[in-house]
Amino acid sequence: MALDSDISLTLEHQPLASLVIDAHHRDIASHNSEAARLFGSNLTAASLDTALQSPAVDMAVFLEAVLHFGRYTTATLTFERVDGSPLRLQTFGTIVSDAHVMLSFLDLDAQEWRNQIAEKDAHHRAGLMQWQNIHGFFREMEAQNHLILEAAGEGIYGINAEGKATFVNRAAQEMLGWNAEDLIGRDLHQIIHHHHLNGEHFRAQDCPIYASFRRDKTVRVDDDAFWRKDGKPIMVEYVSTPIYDHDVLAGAVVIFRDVTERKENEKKLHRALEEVEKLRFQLEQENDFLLTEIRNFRSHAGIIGQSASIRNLNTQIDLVADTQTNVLISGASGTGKALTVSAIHEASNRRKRPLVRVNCSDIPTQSLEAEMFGYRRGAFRGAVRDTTGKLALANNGTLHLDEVSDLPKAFQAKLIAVIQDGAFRRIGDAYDTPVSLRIVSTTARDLAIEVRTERFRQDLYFELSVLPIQCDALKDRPDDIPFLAQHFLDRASSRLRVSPTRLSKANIQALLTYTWPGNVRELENVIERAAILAKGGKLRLEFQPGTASKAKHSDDIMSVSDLKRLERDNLIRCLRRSQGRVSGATGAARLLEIAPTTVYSRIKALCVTQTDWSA
Ligand SMILES: Nc1ncnc2c1ncn2[C@@H]1O[C@H](COP(=O)(O)OP(=O)(O)OP(=O)(O)O)[C@@H](O)[C@H]1O
Repeated sequence: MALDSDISLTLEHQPLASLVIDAHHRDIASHNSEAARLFGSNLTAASLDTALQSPAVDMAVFLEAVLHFGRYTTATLTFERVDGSPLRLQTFGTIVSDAHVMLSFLDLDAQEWRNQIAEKDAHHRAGLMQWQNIHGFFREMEAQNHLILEAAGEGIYGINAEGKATFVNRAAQEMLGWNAEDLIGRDLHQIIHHHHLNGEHFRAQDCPIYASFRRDKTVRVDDDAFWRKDGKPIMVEYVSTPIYDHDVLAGAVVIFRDVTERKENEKKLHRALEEVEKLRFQLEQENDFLLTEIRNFRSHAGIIGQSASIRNLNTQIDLVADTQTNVLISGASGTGKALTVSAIHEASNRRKRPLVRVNCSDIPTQSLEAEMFGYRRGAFRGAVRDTTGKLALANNGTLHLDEVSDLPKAFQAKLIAVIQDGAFRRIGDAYDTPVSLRIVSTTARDLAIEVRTERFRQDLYFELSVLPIQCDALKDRPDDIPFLAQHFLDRASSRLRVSPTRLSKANIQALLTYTWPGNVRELENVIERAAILAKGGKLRLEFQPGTASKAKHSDDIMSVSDLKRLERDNLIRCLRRSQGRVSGATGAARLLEIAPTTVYSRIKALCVTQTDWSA
């Protein structure tokens, strides 16, 4: 049967060796040139069986399968070329018409060879690409290394085996003030490393950078100097590393850092630490000294002054505070007796209990007992309720008998009994109440004289004056005046809410030339008055007239009018103290130790009126 021309055309365009056979007789109806090339002859009019090596039945089975499925493939059929060489083929069969089947052959050996070539080719191309990548990588790395060298904060330079500069990075140029062109090819030691900082010549043979070549090891130096182009040194720390080119020493790379500022700061810090150490030592010494001073001189609360007298007072307070014994404090008015009593109480182990003050010259004799012992309701006329006396209030605390010399003699006897029995009886009670008293008495009078003149019981005197303390007159301790005055001024400024003022030299001089008959109290008043009048401005000190400097020294002469003024001032103070009373235990006559009639005549003679003493 003639072959359709379309089939012939399709056959020719087949990329594989192909031929069309009569499906029943297996005669080759047509073939393409590839098939002729594969089998090695013009196959037209030949039978496929000539090339077929497999049993004919295998081919028959294959063709049956093609006819049955329309297309089929196998690699089991074996063929050979015309020249007898074997062919390993994959055979594809397709029905192309009712009677014809097209067979196409894939040369498996040729295919394998092609695959190998392709694989080699791919390998080759991949290798080539890799090589190109590596090449690019190294080029890039070199460029990057260059950039890194340039961008590095450290100065980096290279020298060859003769010590000549081979490269100098930007940081090194900036630190040294030289351009790379100035340095490349030149002996760097002679340019930047020629002298030590102390001016000594730096011999190249001693240079650690060259030594790093010789000893073939990295050398680190952290305290050296490089010299700038402008002749100034910079402090550097550096590392010199020998480098090799194919096992041959090529030179060294030096990486350095400008540490001038750091070294300067280190020096400053060192100096500061030395200074601190010196100060610390000094402070320790001062501290030791102050501690010794404090141990020797511990000032009690509120007691100002640094005179020997005040130091002694503080020591005495220390000594007596924790004892249970009675204390007698003597001193002129305003010398700080009451303050001393408070200090003793505060420093004693009775401080948590009350400090009860009884002004012995203030309480009328008839009510003294009731005041001191207390009374039961109905104990006497007017005793409308139970009343606790001062002794009970002061139990376990401190009883301050102020102006103790004014204590009526009758009561003195009762007080002796209380002290000796450690108990008292409240008026109206049928029993005694135990009491633990610590009596601190104060007196402006000389109690010994009072005893001699029998105004004061000797046994009570002994009981009360177990530990005597003397508060000295302010004029006898002038060292304290500036401290006290400044203290009162500060206190007044703070009360008046004005900014604190410092006493001028003139103020202090004026204070020191005054005799202070009223002692610290007077100083306190003078300063407070001045502070009020100054209202934060200039301080004007006003003393009691007639008492300034003139009377300071005992051999100074006073005029009669001065004396009169003094006498008048004294009388006014006295009346002020006695609140105008002339006679009686608390009267001015008693204070002046003259008869009340004499007081009256002095008041008249010196023209003293109530306005004077009540002002
Ligand atoms: N060393 C001192 N430091 C600070 N203030 C003092 C000192 N001495 C006395 N004063 C102050 O002076 C004033 C008078 O002191 P204080 O009342 O203690 O004296 P006094 O001797 O008891 O007087 P008087 O006998 O008249 O009662 C008080 O305000 C007191 O605080």
